[in-house]
Amino acid sequence: MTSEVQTRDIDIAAHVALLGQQARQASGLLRRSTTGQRNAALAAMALELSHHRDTLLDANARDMARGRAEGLSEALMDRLLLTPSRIDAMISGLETVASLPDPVGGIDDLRTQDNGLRIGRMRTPLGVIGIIYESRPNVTVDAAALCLKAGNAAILRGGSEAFESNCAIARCIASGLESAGLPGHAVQLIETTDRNAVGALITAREYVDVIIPRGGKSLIKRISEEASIPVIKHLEGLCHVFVDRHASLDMAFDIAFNAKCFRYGICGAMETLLVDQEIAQAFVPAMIAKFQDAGVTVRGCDRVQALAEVEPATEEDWWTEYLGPELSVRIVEDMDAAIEHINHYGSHHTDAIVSDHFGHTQRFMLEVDSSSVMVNAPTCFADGAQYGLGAEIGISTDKLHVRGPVGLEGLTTRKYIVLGDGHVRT
Ligand SMILES: NC(=O)C1=CN([C@@H]2O[C@H](COP(=O)(O)OP(=O)(O)OC[C@H]3O[C@@H](n4cnc5c(N)ncnc54)[C@H](OP(=O)(O)O)[C@@H]3O)[C@@H](O)[C@H]2O)C=CC1
Ligand SMILES: N[C@@H](CCC(=O)OP(=O)(O)O)C(=O)O
Repeated sequence: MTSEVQTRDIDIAAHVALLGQQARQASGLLRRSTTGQRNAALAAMALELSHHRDTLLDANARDMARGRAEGLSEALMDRLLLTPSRIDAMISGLETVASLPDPVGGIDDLRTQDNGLRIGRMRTPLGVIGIIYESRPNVTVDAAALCLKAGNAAILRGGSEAFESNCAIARCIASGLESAGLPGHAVQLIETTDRNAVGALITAREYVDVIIPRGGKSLIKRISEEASIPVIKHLEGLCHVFVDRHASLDMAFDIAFNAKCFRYGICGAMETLLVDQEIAQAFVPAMIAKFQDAGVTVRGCDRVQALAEVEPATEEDWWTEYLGPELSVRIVEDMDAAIEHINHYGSHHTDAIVSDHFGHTQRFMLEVDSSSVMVNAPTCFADGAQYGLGAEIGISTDKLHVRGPVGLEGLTTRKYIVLGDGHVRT
């Protein structure tokens, strides 16, 4: 989406540099803030959201109208939508983050050396985090809350379709911060939908410590090519469920259905179902009928087409994250072929096996190279709250510095602290 939703013409380089300077300054102040202050800011942000419900809903209605006019898919419209109950959920998300233990300042692994020096590791904020994410307004609140609680300043660049919603939310966040005596610049929104601002953000090395991109291939390609700042990639979720020959078929029906249909638009939704040839006859026709009854368009390999009325799946389908009511199904020779398919076509996000065979589940867990591997559970469980992290900034598909759902700890780093008593090295 372009200039029509921008609030004003701006010099992008200057705008991003100013946000960076302000964020850097705020990050210094946050390092000095207490847990109580940060929790008070979270509570104040919740109050601001609650007081400005109508403003948020009006802004969102404008975003929705533009999205509809531009032909956004149902799944993307659902992701963009704010409702009173979704605002309630954002408010309770803030309360949840406030209730979580402060990850900053704790010292672990304190050991006393032979010479009496005590050496441990203290958890500290990362500093300034730039987050680029999809058109989902609640992420603005979640990202702000988690960054703040972990003592980081944040510069947010949400999806252009959610621009007006995000601006309205950002005003509540800034007011909440200020009313708790913290700098309003601790969380800032980039005030343009121009993608050049993304380029400026990911090269603002002086001001930004880490970039977190949540998005699909185009975003990640650009980040990989242009970013000069460390990145924690939150890549697309091309997730698989593999139904092993040793699966309980009743369980497999429920898991596969839930993995696809719990919510089509989430990155943990299943996009490809793989079925062992040994149980294909017993499983595939009934499973496909269940999906088709639910309105899911199914595409299948040649062997699937021999068992059910489906569209043919092409090579392109195995690479596709539909994020909607579409699914590709492939019958594979055995578990080795399933693992090979997943490691080749998948996005290393989340993949699942349904099996009662201990050896198969062990091998699947070891050999599938994804940030979460599930056994007898659907991929849609890939979520920080579901993992007990309280909330998540997203799901890291990187291997460094954090992998899988990223909560408060993932937004911190650890430094060594060395406690002496006038020691000198000899
Ligand atoms: N691993 C995780 O935690 C998560 C992953 N995702 C993944 O994100 C995707 C979400 O869908 P979608 O909305 O299509 O995401 P997109 O990748 O299209 O958009 C995400 C953000 O990136 C921006 N962007 C995209 N391409 C570029 C580019 N070339 N240069 C600059 N900015 C760019 C978008 O800006 P603009 O608005 O201008 O398009 C938007 O702010 C899915 O693949 C989903 O799986 C989503 C949530 C969490
Ligand atoms: N992990 C979260 C959703 C992640 C997410 O925001 O995904 P997306 O719908 O792609 O924007 C969940 O399972 O609810």
